[in-house]
Amino acid sequence: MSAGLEAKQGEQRFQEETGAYEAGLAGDDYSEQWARVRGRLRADVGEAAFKSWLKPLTLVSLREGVVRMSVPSRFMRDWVSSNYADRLRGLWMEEFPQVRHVEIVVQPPARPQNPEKAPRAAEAPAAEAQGGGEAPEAAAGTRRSMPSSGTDDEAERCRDISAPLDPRFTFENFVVGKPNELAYAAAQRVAEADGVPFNPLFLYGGVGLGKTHLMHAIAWHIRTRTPSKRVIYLSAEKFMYQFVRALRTKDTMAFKEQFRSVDVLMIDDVQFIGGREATQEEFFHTFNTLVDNNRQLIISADKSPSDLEGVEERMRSRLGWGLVADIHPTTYELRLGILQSKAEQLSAPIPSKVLEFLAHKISSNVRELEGALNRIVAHATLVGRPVTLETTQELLADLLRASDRRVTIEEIQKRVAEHYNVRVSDMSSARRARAVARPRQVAMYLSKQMTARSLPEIGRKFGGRDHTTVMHAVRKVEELKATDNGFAEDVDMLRRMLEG
Ligand SMILES: Nc1ncnc2c1ncn2[C@@H]1O[C@H](COP(=O)(O)OP(=O)(O)OP(=O)(O)O)[C@@H](O)[C@H]1O
Repeated sequence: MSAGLEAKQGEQRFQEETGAYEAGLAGDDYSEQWARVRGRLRADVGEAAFKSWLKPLTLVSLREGVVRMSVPSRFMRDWVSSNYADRLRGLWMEEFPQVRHVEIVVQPPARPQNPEKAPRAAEAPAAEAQGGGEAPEAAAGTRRSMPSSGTDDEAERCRDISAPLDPRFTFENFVVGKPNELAYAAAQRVAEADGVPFNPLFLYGGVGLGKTHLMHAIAWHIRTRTPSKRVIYLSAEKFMYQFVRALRTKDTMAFKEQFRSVDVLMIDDVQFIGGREATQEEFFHTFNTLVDNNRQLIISADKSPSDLEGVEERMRSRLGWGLVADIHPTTYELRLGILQSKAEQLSAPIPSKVLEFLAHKISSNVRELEGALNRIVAHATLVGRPVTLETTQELLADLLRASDRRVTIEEIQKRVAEHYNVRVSDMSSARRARAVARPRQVAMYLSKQMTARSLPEIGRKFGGRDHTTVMHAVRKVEELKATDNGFAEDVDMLRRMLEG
């Protein structure tokens, strides 16, 4: 059947459905048309934006000139509605001229994406259908509801204690991709919940991957939605500083009070309290009091709770009680998505070749990626010439050289451990379980390939192992690479990430 004929028949069905007739799910009926709309949309907006925002769109129904589509979260609904609704309407009108309006509604995915780790986190906050109002908060399971906060004065006081929030660090400005989707969903869940969905929410990941951004986004969201909530956001260093100051001025009671009466306490970069016993002790008490009173805690660190160095065991274990969500190193697609979004925010017309080049070359972290983009945009604005690949290469020569630098064995161990979700300490431990032995072999292999270290030197860095063990690891990884494509891709990807 020709596409034109199909469209005609579809149109007929559509016409029949207009009027009082209520169509049911139309996804099946109009799947051909929907596929065409999707295809054109994809070509229009580019692969990265499509993946970030439009891929999750599902066709719900077509009736009375209204095309209803769903997305898995409110945030996406807002974004898609404000950025793509017109385009969507235009495309649907090409299929059915009667379409007058496109409506985006929220429908959480049927299955959580990571049921083991986050029973509910991967789901969108609350189901919400047009006209149906808010779905009950039942999705979060049993939770005591937290009394919504104190007075506006108290909330104001918390704002004063809190470190300033960066206005750019909102959910709207956060680009979601595979490496950060769990952390993002969890952050949104916490921000939108009336109760305490998991306590604490522990976000961790390498430098410059968006932990602070997500924490600020939560704080912004809560402050906007419920201004009377007492929210404090502080870096662990600031927390420590305030504590030490309170000790000096003998005003520890006031210190305790101000933290223990908050609704939401966020402590960023908690690895900095490692080794500071008195601060840890205080933090531990604050933590327990807040958890006992069902107040939300959100913690970030560069390592998982169990890998935090210099932190007492009881504290590490408590930090892991709630939901631990990691942010993985960026993928090429995510980097490209972030660059596109930032370039859009800067209203800077950057050729896609340049963005692709940057996404390919600068893989260390998002901060560096942003820095590079800002540099070329600033230059282009100053000299009044459009950005080209050549000028980009010239301008960023130092950065690109730096990312070509040789990596260290420690970096390899850290990156590999992160990738396979094992502890860095397991790189040198005696554990022989496959789950840690294989990543260790990969790290040894990469150390051999990417550094000038000898086999015995590498062995020493992996818990004093013999050079024959390293040799065996190198052979084993080569063997596996030759027989297992997935494994080979993994190792090559790790290598590319380490090369920057
Ligand atoms: N997914 C993302 N979308 C948009 N911007 C991002 C994303 N991830 C990171 N960024 C940006 O990258 C920069 C660094 O992020 P951020 O400061 O949140 O990193 P971090 O993980 O807290 O790093 P650190 O370990 O140094 O504290 C910020 O400007 C942030 O806006």
